[in-house]
Amino acid sequence: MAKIGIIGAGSWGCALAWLLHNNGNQVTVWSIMEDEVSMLKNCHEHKDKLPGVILPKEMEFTTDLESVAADKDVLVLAVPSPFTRSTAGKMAPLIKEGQKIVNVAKGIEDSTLMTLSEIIEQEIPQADVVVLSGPSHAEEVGKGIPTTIVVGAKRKDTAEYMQGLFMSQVFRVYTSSDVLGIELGAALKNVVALAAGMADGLGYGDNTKAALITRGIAEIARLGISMGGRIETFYGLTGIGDLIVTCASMHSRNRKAGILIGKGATMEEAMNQVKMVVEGVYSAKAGYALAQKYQVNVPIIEQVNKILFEGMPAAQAVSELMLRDKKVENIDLRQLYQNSVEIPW
Ligand SMILES: NC(=O)C1=CN([C@@H]2O[C@H](COP(=O)(O)OP(=O)(O)OC[C@H]3O[C@@H](n4cnc5c(N)ncnc54)[C@H](O)[C@@H]3O)[C@@H](O)[C@H]2O)C=CC1
Ligand SMILES: O=C(CO)COP(=O)(O)O
Repeated sequence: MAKIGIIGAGSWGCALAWLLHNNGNQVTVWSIMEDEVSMLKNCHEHKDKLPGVILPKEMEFTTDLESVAADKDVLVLAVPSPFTRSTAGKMAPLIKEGQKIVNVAKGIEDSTLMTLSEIIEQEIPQADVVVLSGPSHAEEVGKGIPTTIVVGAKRKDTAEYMQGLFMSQVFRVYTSSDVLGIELGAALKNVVALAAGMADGLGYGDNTKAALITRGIAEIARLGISMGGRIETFYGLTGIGDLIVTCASMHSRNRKAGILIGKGATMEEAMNQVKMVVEGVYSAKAGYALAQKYQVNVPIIEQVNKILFEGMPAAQAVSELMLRDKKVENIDLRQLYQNSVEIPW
């Protein structure tokens, strides 16, 4: 049995708390919000964000960061990406040398273009940081629906320890050493999922969805490989796998926001209606800035930026995508693949 602190009590934090408790661990959940902690203490259920998933009576909930960070074998950082830096900064003085921290959020910081594990390592240099990502909606994980996911770590022993901690009959965990590739896939798939939702909102069909998924992963892989990620990661669970689920699922907040925008809502209206975090809105800017930095062509991400931040109608963005220069399929990806990086473990 491990002692685990979950930092962040939204839908994903609560679903992972449920899973890790069922795996035989002692779990304490922290939230910055007093009312959220009161609700969890009183109801043992997150009524707003994960209704129907009953958390056990012995699970503890707190707003005291010091008590959740102390004496834990593992800390799971589950706050949305805009709060990763501030939360890690508050945690830093409480964290012992070598503390294992698992980041489960998906995003890129737009002001620095850093991934979330890079931010955590910068704020808490004494920590041993890993990432957990893949096609895994909290609503399904919280019901014990079979799910597969990947833990990414620099050290093989840490990856294998986490694999053992999270793995269950209904939650199959793979390991990978490609932390960067995992994090880029996780953040950028949300931008493409916004586009997929917009296509749904515009009333387009399955052909359009398949095109966005396939061309979307080509775009993510092109950028990710240029930055040092590995091609097999982008065509694995944390790349194409998570992109498929987010573009297709009725649970996806990014897809839901996209549908609203496709129907004519502004970005702010869509975010307000969805209520939970819409990470793609934050990662869209960062993804486009990274593409410019690495001189990579990302037409879908570019059009999503125009829709979100320049008020371009979604239908016009689709026309611009359809009428781009004529191309050979994936010729640049093939060239990048030949230069793919070595695998450390
Ligand atoms: N919900 C899902 O199915 C999955 C979510 N994720 C990722 O996990 C991360 C968290 O997402 P969710 O739990 O779904 O979000 P959510 O919208 O359900 O919950 C957000 C939670 O963040 C916390 N919070 C709010 N303001 C804060 C602040 N200023 N500082 C610190 N914490 C604050 C609160 O506990 C709040 O309930 C996101 O990056 C998301 O992409 C990853 C896989 C699955
Ligand atoms: O990352 C997710 C599933 O793997 C959750 O996606 P949404 O944030 O779009 O709901």
